[in-house]
Amino acid sequence: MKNSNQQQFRFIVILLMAFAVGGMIFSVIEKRNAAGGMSRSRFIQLLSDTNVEEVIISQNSQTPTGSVRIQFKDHSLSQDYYVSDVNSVIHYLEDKNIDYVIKDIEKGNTIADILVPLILTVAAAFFVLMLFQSRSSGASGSKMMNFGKSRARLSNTNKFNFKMVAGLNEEKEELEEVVDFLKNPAKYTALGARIPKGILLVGPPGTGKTLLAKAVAGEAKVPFFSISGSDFVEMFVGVGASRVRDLFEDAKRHAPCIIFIDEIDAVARHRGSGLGGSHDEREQTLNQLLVEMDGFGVNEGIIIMAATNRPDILDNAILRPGRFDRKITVSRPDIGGREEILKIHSKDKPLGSDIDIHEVAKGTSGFTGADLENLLNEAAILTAKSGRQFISKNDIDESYIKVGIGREKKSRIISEKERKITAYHEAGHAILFRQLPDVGPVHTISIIPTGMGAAGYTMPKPGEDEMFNSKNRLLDNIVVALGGRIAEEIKFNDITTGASSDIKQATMTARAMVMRYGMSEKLGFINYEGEEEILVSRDFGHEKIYSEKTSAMIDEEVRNIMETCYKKAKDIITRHIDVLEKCADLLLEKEKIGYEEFEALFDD
Ligand SMILES: Nc1ncnc2c1ncn2[C@@H]1O[C@H](COP(=O)(O)OP(=O)(O)OP(=O)(O)O)[C@@H](O)[C@H]1O
Ligand SMILES: [Zn+2]
Repeated sequence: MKNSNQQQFRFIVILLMAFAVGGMIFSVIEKRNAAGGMSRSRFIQLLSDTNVEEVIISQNSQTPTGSVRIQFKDHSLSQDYYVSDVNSVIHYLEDKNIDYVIKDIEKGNTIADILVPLILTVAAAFFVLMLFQSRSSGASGSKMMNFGKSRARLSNTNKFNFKMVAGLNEEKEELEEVVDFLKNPAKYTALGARIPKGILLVGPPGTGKTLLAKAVAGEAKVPFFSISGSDFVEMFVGVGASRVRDLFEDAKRHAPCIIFIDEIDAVARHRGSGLGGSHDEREQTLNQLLVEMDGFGVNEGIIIMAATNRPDILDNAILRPGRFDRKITVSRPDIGGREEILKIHSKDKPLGSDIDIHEVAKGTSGFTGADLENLLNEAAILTAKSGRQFISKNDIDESYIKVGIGREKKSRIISEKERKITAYHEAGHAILFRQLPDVGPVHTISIIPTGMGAAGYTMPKPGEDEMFNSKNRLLDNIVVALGGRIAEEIKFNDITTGASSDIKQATMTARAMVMRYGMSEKLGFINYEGEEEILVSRDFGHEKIYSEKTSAMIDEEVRNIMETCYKKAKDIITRHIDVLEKCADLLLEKEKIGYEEFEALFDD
């Protein structure tokens, strides 16, 4: 074991050396190329491309020279362009309000170009060996060497503001308070008010989380440090932790400021779940993040915003008070939100008179802000290609297919028919939630696809946290779960597969009532589950702890519960058929409705 490890590490060391030498040769050649002719006009032409997202400048420490790289919105990068005067480029960018980042200082193409990687390689080789040795002797490698310089970028967010963020009104309102605090921390400290240190933005990709964070920085006019969680996670133990330390040191020097950590789930998964990166490394990085967050005072003027689309895998430790104790959910836009987003992103794009933004919004259910931006951009490209001056409806339709296919992998496009079925399905659940005392009332009903496979959802208002479920509440839950299917049945005289998870949920509840909670009179207060989970014992033929006869009785009791609940659900929905119709219509129009709008449907 030890020997094979040693061989492995030797192999890595040799590999590293080979890479370094190759890299050196490559970088020298590339610099030669880059330094080659680049006329000013060509450069300016590149920069005025509407797809430029950001310009990355590497500045030379000794001379005014440097290199410039352009990042486009589709995440592609230009080659490096050599510039003789970095400052004039910066002036130009500021003038044009183009976002830029100044990267680590880069030395000229000198002997250092060859020496630095060489020294680094030797250092890295040394590190690997030390790491291996410290591991085999049981110590942690973290203090061995710190080449973990923070990779955070300090970007210019001056031009960002809340007006650029369409919809998301509640989210913006919540963040106003943070902006005010960053502008004027003294006002809050004087009153002893506690402002959150960490804000977690949760939502699917492309819904505007990064945009929101930048807007907060832009509104407050404070520096914005951004880094992605995956930048922290490296192969070598200790690097991530040291990057975190470095980032916070930097931030403290610039306070008040914002640190934005995208994809925080890459560092902050539950500890112990072995996905991606080495365990030790990720845990150390996470621990360091927690230490830093605990370490600075509440009102030091640093606000950490983090984004994730996987809140389910986050380690609970990061959600404790004093850490990310404020959560803001950023969801896919509803029809009104999409219309606003389309308006913002079509401002600099001449639309033909045959385009009705409202209609486009209507036809793009489930699209995120990023999808919509992409849609308009593709349409503009089509228009430009064919030499026309206005974007036509045809261009939009054509790019809809293109963008749609790209999206399809994530969440499929839904037809008008499916939308309609979903509207009735959710309305069915909603009516039952409201009419049953132990579950409702309704908080939100939505027919915006969630991207996780659900075509819509109905959410009740959160009740008090109760330790126990009562029998009635469990029954009501089953009734509610069946409402979707029943509404489809009543309305369309046909049923879909869309209710499968509802049915599963209802069956599991009924089964648990009988087998776990002793809620069936026939079977009595007996636990029939045994050690194994129910499904395991049934599906994989583990030994059952009850007889065939009991098994049949259990099935019969479960069926009885389901049948009673089904009748009750159907009866309630049939009595409110008018509400079902109105609710489905309203959902088709607005896609998402809240408590008051829903209650109003019962008024007359
Ligand atoms: N509400 C919105 N208003 C205006 N534009 C939006 C909105 N949401 C998204 N966009 C557009 O989509 C682009 C991508 O959004 P952003 O990067 O903020 O999403 P995100 O939620 O951070 O996604 P990811 O998780 O992939 O980082 C933005 O630059 C913006 O142009
Ligand atoms: Zn359902």
